[in-house]
Amino acid sequence: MAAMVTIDFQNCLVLLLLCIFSLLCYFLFFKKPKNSRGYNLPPSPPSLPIIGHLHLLFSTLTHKSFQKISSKYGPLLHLRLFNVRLILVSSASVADEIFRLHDVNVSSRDGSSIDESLVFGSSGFLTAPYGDYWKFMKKLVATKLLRPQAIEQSRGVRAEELERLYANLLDKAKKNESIEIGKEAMKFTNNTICRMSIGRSCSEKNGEAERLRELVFKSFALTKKIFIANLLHRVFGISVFRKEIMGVSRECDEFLEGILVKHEEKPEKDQDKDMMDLLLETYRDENAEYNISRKQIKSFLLEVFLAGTDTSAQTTQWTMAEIVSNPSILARLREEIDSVVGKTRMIQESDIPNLPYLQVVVKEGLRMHPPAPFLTRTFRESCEIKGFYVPEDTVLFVNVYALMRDPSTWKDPDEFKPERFLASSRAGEENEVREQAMKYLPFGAGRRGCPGSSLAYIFQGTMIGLMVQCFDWKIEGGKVHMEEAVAGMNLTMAHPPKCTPVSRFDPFSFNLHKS
Ligand code: HEM
Repeated sequence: MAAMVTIDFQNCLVLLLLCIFSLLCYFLFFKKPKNSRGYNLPPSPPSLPIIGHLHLLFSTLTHKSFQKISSKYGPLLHLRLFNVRLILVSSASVADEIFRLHDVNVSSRDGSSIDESLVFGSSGFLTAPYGDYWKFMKKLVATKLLRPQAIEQSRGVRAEELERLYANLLDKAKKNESIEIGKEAMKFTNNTICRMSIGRSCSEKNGEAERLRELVFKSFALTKKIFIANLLHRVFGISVFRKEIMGVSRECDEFLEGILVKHEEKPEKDQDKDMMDLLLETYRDENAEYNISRKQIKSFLLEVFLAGTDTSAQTTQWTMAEIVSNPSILARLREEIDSVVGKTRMIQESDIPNLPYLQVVVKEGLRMHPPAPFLTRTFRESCEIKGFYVPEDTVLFVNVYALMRDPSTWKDPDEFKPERFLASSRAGEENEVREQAMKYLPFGAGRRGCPGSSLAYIFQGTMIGLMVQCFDWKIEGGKVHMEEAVAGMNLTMAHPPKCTPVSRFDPFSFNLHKS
C-alpha cells in the first residue's frame, strides 16, 4: 500500500510538471498576442520550432544572414525570437515610411535587463525611452555639448592629437615597424574624446587615460552579452551575466565618480570648459527643466566613449584598407590633398571643406563598412507599415548594411567607388529625393540618429587625410583581406592588415628648415 501511494505521488508530480511545462510552452511560444490575431503581419521566412529565427541572430555575421533572407523573402520581414517579435527592414523605401510616418513611435530602444548598471542600464541616454530625460539631454547635446561652436572650441585639442598621431606613425616609419591602423586610430579617438569630455581631470601621465581606454574596451566586450541578457529577460524574465555586467559597471562608476569629484572641487571658468563641466552646470541648476542625476552624467560620458571611439576608428581602418587596395583612388586622393594643402604643412580640419574627393572617400567607406550594421529600436504602439500590421512592443531592426548595398538602389553596391557620391543628384520628385536620403544611413535616422556625425566626419577626414598625405603603406603579405567580423555589436575587419608606414613627406622638418 505504502509503495502504491509513493508511485501515485510520483506520477502526480510528473503529471504536474508536464502540465506546467506545457502551459509555459503554450504561453511562451504558441499563444499569439491578442492584438495581432487576424491581422496581416509582414511575411516571415521559415523558422525553427520554439526558438523561431533565433539561430539567424546568433550566426557569426548576423547582418549578412539577415541580408540573405531579406534578398530572398523581401525587404520587410517579420521574425520571431522565442515569443519576441522582430521587424527586419532592408530597403530605403520601407525605412522612409517608418522614419517619415512613425518616427516618434520608433524613437525608443529596448530597456535593459539590469537597470542599475552604468553600462547600458536605465540611467543611459542611448537606452533611454523617448521621454522627458531623453528630450532634455538631446537638447543639451544639440545646444551645448556637440553644437558646432563647441566642436569649434575644441579644435586645438584635435590638432594636437593629430600631431601626436603623426609623430607616432613617423616613429614607426623610422623603426620600420608595422602597425594596425585601427589601433592607432583608436588611440587618437580615445585621447581626443577624453580631452573633449573630461579633459582637465584625466591625464595621460598618471595612467588615467589608459585606465579609461581599458574600461571602454571592457564595456564594449559586454555588448553582445548585454543583448542576450536583455532578450532572455524579455522572454523568461531571468537575468543572466549579472555578476559580470555589474562588475564592469562598478569599475566604470568608481573611475568616473573620481573624475566628477575632481571637477566639483575645481570648477572651471568660462574658458576651456569640457563636457563634464557643462553637465555639472546643468546638474547644479535648480531651474533646469530636468534634474539630471550624478549617475546619468556618468552614464552619458561612458556612452560618448562607447558610441564615438571604436566606430570612428573601425571606419578609418576599413577606408584605409580600401584606399591602399585601390592605387587609382590613392593617387587621386593624394593629388587633391597635395594641390589643396600644398607641400609645406600637414592637413588640418579646416582643409576638409576644400577636399571634395576626400569627403566622398570617407562617405563611401561608411557606406560599405558601417560600424553599426543595425539600427535597433522598439515600436511603442501598433501601426501599419506598407499595408502590414506591426503589433506594439515589436523590436525594429533596420539592417543598414543591407540597405546600403541594396542592388536596386546602388549601382555596383559591393565595389568601393567614391565617385558615385560626386555625381550631382538627379533632380527628381520630392518623394524620390527623400527616399534617396534613406538609402544612406550609417548614422541612423530620425530623432534618434547619431548626434556625433559631424565630429565623426572630422575624425575620419583628418586621420585619413594625414595617412595619405604623409605616408606610403607597405602591407604585410602584400594583400589586404577584407573579410568581416563582429566585435561586440560593431562590424570590424576579421584580419586587420599589418602595415608599415613609409615617410613620404615630413611637414615638421619643412617648418624646421624654414625657421
Ligand atoms: C563613424 C562614426 C560613428 C558612426 C558610424 C555612428 C553611428 C551611430 C548610429 C548608427 C547610431 C544609432 C542611430 C539610430 O538609432 O538611428 C548612433 C547613435 C549615437 N551616437 Fe554615433 N556614430 C559615430 C560616431 C559618434 C560620435 C563621434 C559620437 C559622440 C562623440 C556619437 C554619439 C552617439 C550617441 C550619443 C548616440 C545615441 C543617440 C540617441 O540615442 O539619441 N557617435 N551612432
